[in-house]
Amino acid sequence: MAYSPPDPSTCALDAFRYSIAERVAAALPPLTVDQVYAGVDYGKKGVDFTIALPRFKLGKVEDVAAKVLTQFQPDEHIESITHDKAFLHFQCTSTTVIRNILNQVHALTHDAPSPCYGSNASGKGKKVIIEYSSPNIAKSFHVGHLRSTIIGGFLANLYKACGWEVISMNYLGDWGTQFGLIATGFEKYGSQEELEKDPIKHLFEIYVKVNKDAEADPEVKAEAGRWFKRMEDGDESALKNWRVWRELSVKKYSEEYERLNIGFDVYTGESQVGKEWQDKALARLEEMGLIEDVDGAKIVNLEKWKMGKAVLRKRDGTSIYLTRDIGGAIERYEKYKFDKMIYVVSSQQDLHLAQFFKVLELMQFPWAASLQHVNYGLVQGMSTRKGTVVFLDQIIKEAAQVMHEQMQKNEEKYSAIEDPETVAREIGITGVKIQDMAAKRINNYTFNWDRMKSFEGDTGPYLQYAHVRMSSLSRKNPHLLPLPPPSQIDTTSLAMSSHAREIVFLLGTYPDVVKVALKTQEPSGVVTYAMRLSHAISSAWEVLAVKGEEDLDKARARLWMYECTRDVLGAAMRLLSIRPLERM
Ligand SMILES: NC(=[NH2+])NCCC[C@H](N)C(=O)O
Repeated sequence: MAYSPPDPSTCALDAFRYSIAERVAAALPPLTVDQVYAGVDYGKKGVDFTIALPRFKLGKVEDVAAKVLTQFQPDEHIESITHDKAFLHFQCTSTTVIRNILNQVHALTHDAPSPCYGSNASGKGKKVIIEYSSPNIAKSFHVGHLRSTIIGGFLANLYKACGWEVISMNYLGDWGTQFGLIATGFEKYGSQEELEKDPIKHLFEIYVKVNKDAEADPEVKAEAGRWFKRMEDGDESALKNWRVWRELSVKKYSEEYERLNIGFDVYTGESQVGKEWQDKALARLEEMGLIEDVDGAKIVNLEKWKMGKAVLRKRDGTSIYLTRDIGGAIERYEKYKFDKMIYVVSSQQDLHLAQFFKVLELMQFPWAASLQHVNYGLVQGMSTRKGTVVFLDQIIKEAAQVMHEQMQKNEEKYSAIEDPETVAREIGITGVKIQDMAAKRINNYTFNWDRMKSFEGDTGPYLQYAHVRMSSLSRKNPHLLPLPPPSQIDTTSLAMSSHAREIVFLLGTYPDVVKVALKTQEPSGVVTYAMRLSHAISSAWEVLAVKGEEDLDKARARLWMYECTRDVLGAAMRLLSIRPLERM
């Protein structure tokens, strides 16, 4: 784990780690508490914490271990130490673990201005721009865009949870020769009515048709080129329709993002990038002798850095994707003065991102070093029963339908659900997201509807089910309510149960799960954590029953633990942009 200074006010387990560090440092001069603290890791298989002694380079591990062991006295933080080869293993004192962690989860969830258990302030005062989703208007919204949306939505939540000021940005593909093509096609195939009904679909249809025309007839292509040139020159008559398309598309997209529980602070796009910085970039690179002129087209030579050659400006003077990214980054810096900017884009564009980061570096912008490409692999096999997926709303609808059919198989449960359509859609979306975030970003994966809809295994429905189950406890046990304040809940019975201890210790590790995710920028660790927690609950459910427990003190303590667990599971799900359900 990355070293971060102890902060027991946001992570109760830090106090235990610190206590280990203090006693080990006291036994092993000249080690300092900080040096030891950085070496206290989580243990494996039922061990709370472990230290690998060789890291301190103090000589024979047996002798070193013996020094620590002879001085050991159990206290409220540490119950026991064992020595195993190069390792020292530590067990925390159960009663204190249970008390401190549950108190903290409770306080930071219910007594804070807004629930913040798991959050930290490491990014305080810093600003990050996170660009994600960024579909192309009039082209298909493919699964790659969905991945960018899901991973980007997660990163935005994650940075906020770590105290950063986040500006989330959608950089639409709303500019380029294809808009000349669509404008040409719109005169022939366009319908105002269809456009208003479903702008994304209609523009795509036109695009497909006019593309065919252009393949057959070079004049169509030439006409499109001339049209786009007029757009670039700011000719209002050429821009009028385009403005409407853009606006309608953004509106439709925002509705769909809302359904996904993912949002943006800023909708920008390739069309919004000013010419000025694109020109300056070109001039600067020419000065540096990096530009070649090929028949009037400007090409930057990055072969020295094994990044090939790339066109920066076409023969007719119009800009392209790469130039706009260069100009766009400069403008964003001018406007926001970010400390960091992240682009969530498929690994298929690794070269493109590397090229434009390189150009900015060559232009000697000091902030070029703070740009980061968060990439991800391909998704295979995401088609609906009607065929290949072209639009985002098809994915959402299919996920909802698949889930709805699955739920209908259990008639009794189904009939008890108040609003099955909404529930099905939420679980369906959860299923899609979990499948997407379960493995390392860079891996390709094959999407599988059967797995997505299953309530068994590490799936979205399984997570939602775990959350619902815990949420239903208080509804089903009104005789235990209201729960007394934490200080009056007797947790002795929990401290004696290995199930309870495992669950509560897991709750205690959540703040570290968040920190590690920030370091790796990977959602998979959070998914794994949510699954582990859900599994721990499943195994405890019968042993630590609430309903039917006659000892009311015990029953209350258990209920409190499940509520805290529900809160933490809910926090992890929200971090993943999932809306946790209360009923299903
Ligand atoms: N700044 C960027 N280049 N972001 C990625 C944009 C993705 C692009 N619109 C595409 O669909 O391929």
